Amino acid sequence: MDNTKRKVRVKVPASTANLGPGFDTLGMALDLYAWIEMSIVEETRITLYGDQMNGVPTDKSNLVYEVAQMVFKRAGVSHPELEIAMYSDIPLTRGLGSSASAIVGALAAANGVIGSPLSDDELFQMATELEQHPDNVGASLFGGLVVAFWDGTRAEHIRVEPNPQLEVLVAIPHFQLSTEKARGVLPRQQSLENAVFNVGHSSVLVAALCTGRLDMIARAMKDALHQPYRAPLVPGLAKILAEATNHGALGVALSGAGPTMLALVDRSSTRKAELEQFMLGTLRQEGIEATLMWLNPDKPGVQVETLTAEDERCTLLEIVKGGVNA
Ligand SMILES: Nc1ncnc2c1ncn2[C@@H]1O[C@H](COP(=O)(O)OP(=O)(O)O)[C@@H](O)[C@H]1O
Ligand SMILES: N[C@@H](CCOP(=O)(O)O)C(=O)O
Repeated sequence: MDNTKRKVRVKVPASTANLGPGFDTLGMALDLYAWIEMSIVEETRITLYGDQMNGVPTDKSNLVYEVAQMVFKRAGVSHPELEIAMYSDIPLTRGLGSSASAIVGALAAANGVIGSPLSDDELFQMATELEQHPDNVGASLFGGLVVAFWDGTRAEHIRVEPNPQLEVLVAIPHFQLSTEKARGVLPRQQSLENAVFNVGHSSVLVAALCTGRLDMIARAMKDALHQPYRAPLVPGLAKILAEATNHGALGVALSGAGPTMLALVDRSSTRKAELEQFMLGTLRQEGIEATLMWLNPDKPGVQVETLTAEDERCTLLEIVKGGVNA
């Protein structure tokens, strides 16, 4: 098909990175989504829908437009003018991987528009380079639980099917914390003791998640490399990390760079209301309002649908109007 006749719609999941000890190496996709539609046109037009897009530029400085151009360059084609429409339920700058979802969504959409010349691995390498860590982008791209590393040149990953008993409670504070700021407070040097602590905990966490040892999650989700340094940026975090497992959580962590906090919960738990009250109550004591959301791990990762440029069967706007589960 001629590239100029193709239109793609991409559905890309949010993600939670680190899961405590897996700093820059563990990511899990969540069933909270952003959608991007893209096609090649005569003159660029970027339309954003929904409250989560406030402040995102609509000119060629838009991240999705810029990333699309990188895909075209890599594929050796030139398509400077794009029609892009975007809608997202993923809150910006809260530790739920909005930037990774935008990068992965843009890579997948642009690749789809030109007939998918780049492999998933090439997209993963590009996404990691752009995000500078593979955890969120790996999860948004491949879905499920992604265990990954990046040596600055190549990223490697293994995708693990999420345990069906796992449900996720996120507490999203009503303030933003950029990943850049939350990385800026981390010490450049760490002790061997902290490194050994995290290697051990992260390894046992992955083994527990792979083998269904949900009883081990609480102890394995401890971290010494980033959460202690980020706690002063998120009032209530220290208490939530210390006590959420006494209120029904299987394990608890800062989601990504924060400020969102995440509890893993057994789907059959009878203590969900207690956990909700504990998390909200702890944040309120610190003067922080937050939104709670119950989420599930997303399994497929980014999904690309190819339409024809004239296809009006179902526009992004209709998806938006029809609710978020389209
Ligand atoms: N859909 C989008 N389109 C363009 N830019 C986006 C989009 N989503 C996120 N971003 C960019 O990513 C930034 C947030 O990234 P970051 O600080 O890493 O937080 P997060 O934890 O949400 O990924 C936003 O301020 C914005 O610049
Ligand atoms: N490993 C990164 C993850 C950042 O995730 P985000 O969702 O906050 O962008 C880190 O901890 O800095």
